[in-house]
Amino acid sequence: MHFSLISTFLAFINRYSHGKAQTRSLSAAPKPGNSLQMVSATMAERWATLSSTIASLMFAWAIICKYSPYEVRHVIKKLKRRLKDHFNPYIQLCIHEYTGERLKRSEGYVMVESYLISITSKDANCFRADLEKDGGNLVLSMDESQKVTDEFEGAQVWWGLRRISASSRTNYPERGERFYKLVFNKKHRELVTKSYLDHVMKKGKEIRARNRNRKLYTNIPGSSSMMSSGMWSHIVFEHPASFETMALDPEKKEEIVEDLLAFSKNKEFYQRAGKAWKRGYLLYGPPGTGKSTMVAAMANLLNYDVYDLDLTAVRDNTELRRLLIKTTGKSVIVIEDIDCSLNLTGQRKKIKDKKSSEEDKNMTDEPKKERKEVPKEDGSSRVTLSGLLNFIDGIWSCCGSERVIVFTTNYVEKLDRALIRSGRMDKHIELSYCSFKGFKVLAKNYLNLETHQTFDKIESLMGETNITPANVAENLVPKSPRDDPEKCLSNLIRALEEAKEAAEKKKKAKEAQDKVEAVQPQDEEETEKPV
Ligand SMILES: Nc1ncnc2c1ncn2[C@@H]1O[C@H](COP(=O)(O)OP(=O)(O)OP(=O)(O)O)[C@@H](O)[C@H]1O
Ligand SMILES: [Mg+2]
Repeated sequence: MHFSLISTFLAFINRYSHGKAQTRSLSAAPKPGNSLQMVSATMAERWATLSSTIASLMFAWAIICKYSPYEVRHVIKKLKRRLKDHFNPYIQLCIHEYTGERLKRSEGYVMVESYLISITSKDANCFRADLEKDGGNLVLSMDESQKVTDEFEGAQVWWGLRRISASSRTNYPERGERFYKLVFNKKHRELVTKSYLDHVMKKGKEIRARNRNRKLYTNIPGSSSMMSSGMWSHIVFEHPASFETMALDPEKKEEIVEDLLAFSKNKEFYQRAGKAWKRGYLLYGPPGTGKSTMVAAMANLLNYDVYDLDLTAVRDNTELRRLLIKTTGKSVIVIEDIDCSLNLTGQRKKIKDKKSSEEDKNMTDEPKKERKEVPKEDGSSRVTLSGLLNFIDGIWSCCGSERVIVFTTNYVEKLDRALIRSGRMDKHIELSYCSFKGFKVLAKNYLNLETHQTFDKIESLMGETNITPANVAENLVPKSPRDDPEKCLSNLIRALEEAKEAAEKKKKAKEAQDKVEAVQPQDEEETEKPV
């Protein structure tokens, strides 16, 4: 087809030139001294002969290509490619977005993406704009089908962002994979492959660290569509929590901070010890004691992203694996309320069926499992404990590095032993009711008070009853512009007194019930005695 078009075109030129030549020879007979006209007539004839020859060759070529056997065509194709390569002075280099069958985003691609931010604005005329870290300026990056030029030590290179046509990837027909194409002259091969690419990676890393907004990811429910299954969606992570603002005993706080910092700096140790570079934390305690707040504080301390994994939205272990492989390094992967998210053991199920009502009643706040939906057994979520453990410290645990895995629960005693055995979750942290030291941190954060005449009373009340940090915080928040620190502290004292009264009432009621229960068996025994 290609060749036939060219040959038609050449035939046209041929005919046109002949026509011109003939007209010229008829209308303007050569006169002596009119040499210019003679030369142009000869040129036209030469052109005509040349184009006619090329047209014939092309035609012959097209016939050969179409009707020759496959082997001949194959050889011709190969020769053609070689010829083209020989005369093409440029080299192309492609950096694809995904590696390993789309399981993981390529680090190289991410670095190139960041690097190109620094040079895109000079050349391209179509951009993608994202907000910089802390919502500052807009960061411009290259959009698809754009081309930018870069220069390195005198060598010019060209970058382009392309997409493989969707049909050529049969496994993922919905989306064509993107890739960066780098084009450079053959004579710069050494320079580009050795020095320039290193320079791109280094610069890209720097720019990424500077501009990157930390992200809070959550998994898209597996059932929504095949395309989104095993995918994360994200927003910018901007939680203000920090260890300084957490109401915790200072010694405990210091211990956790040190542990986290040691982990993040210990890459060599993990490599030497042959361990995957990850650390597991189990945070347990009553509702409102700061488990979720601590997850945010951990991420802020280490400057990590957060992956909030909702296990009830994961269809099965395969999807779980796909999700976890996609998590990046320098991240906190959190599974909140692990006891509610996963049907861990048959034993747990039985406990749940019985409702474990006594224990629930003893909690000051409404227990989590009453509030959260438990995965149905009809197959809506078929993630198993072994599927989860396999990722925590099984063969898949080595995928990715520098990751903190956090489980939170209100009921540590109900978790499967396998999940919390030593070595699996490296650190178990109990978050409990607010201590006076914890209260002082909150008073400083919320009211900017380090001391006050009411503090003694608050300390003695805190020794007599339990109150969660969430409850203390709630009372210290001014409810109207007229609320001064005095008002907030008196609100807290009232809340503490009410909590104390409620606890005393509960205690009395329990004692009364215990007495009744202690009497009842005797009565029953008496009634059973034979007359
Ligand atoms: N230790 C704490 N230090 C500072 N603030 C806290 C602390 N604990 C709770 N809070 C406050 O209470 C609110 C609720 O706390 P958070 O959600 O972290 O509790 P939680 O333990 O995760 O509860 P749940 O078990 O119900 O998920 C937080 O927004 C925070 O303001
Ligand atoms: Mg929580």
